Amino acid sequence: MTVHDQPVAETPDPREFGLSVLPEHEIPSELTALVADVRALVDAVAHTEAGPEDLAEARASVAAATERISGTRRETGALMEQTRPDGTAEYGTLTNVVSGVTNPASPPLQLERSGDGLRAEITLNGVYQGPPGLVHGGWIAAILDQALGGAASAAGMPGMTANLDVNYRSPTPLHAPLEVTARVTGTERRKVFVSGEVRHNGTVTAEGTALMVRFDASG
Ligand SMILES: CCCCCCCCCC(=O)SCCNC(=O)CCNC(=O)[C@H](O)C(C)(C)COP(=O)(O)OP(=O)(O)OC[C@H]1O[C@@H](n2cnc3c(N)ncnc32)[C@H](O)[C@@H]1OP(=O)(O)O
Repeated sequence: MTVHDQPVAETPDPREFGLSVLPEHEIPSELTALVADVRALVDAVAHTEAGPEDLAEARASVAAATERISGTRRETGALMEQTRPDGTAEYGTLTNVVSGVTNPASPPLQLERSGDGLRAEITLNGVYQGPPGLVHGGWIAAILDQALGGAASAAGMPGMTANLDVNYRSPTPLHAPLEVTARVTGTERRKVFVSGEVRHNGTVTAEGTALMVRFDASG
């Protein structure tokens, strides 16, 4: 069976698997604003040349902020529910390290439906650096993994990555707009074959293929 004759099912509701789900509109705007500020903080810390006095003062402020918000914690595996323009629901891990909206460690990659799959535009700062001035190859793989897994999920076939193959075709620059694309290319029983690319100025800098194995709904 190929993707062309595979009926596109609605994404299964994770609540049926006992997972905790938070609708996007219940995430306080103060939290998303804080996440953006912390991303800026991480970039500032990574690159600062401030003197000892300023560093010590900043450290005390960060410790106070950490203390202030550490009283209660959301459970680790919580999912976020978003409503697509067509009214159907889609789910993502709230603190996913690539796309999680409440995770300051995520860039974040925001994938949208486009053509036969998903597309995102993203600019990565020096926090994601590998070679000087370039994006770390592990992060490129992570971005492709997320896009490929997301494409399978968006086609109604969420699952786990069994195999990921990445080819780095040309250096991927920091501080420059990148385009990420991904789509399902075929299916076979629980196996979902996906492919995707990272481009800069229209040139492919990395391409990936993956085998996603759909969650087994029978068990
Ligand atoms: C909510 C939406 C979010 C979407 C975005 C998520 C993006 C992020 C994706 C990830 O990062 S996932 C995390 C990294 N991956 C893992 O941790 C997976 C670890 N491995 C496993 O859990 C299991 O090995 C796996 C679920 C992949 C498969 O185990 P199963 O017991 O469910 O499957 P099974 O062994 O019955 O294999 C099913 C089919 O897949 C094939 N298969 C399984 N692993 C394979 C492999 N590694 N290579 C090739 N084929 C493989 C297997 O041969 C068989 O093919 P056939 O149908 O032809 O018989």
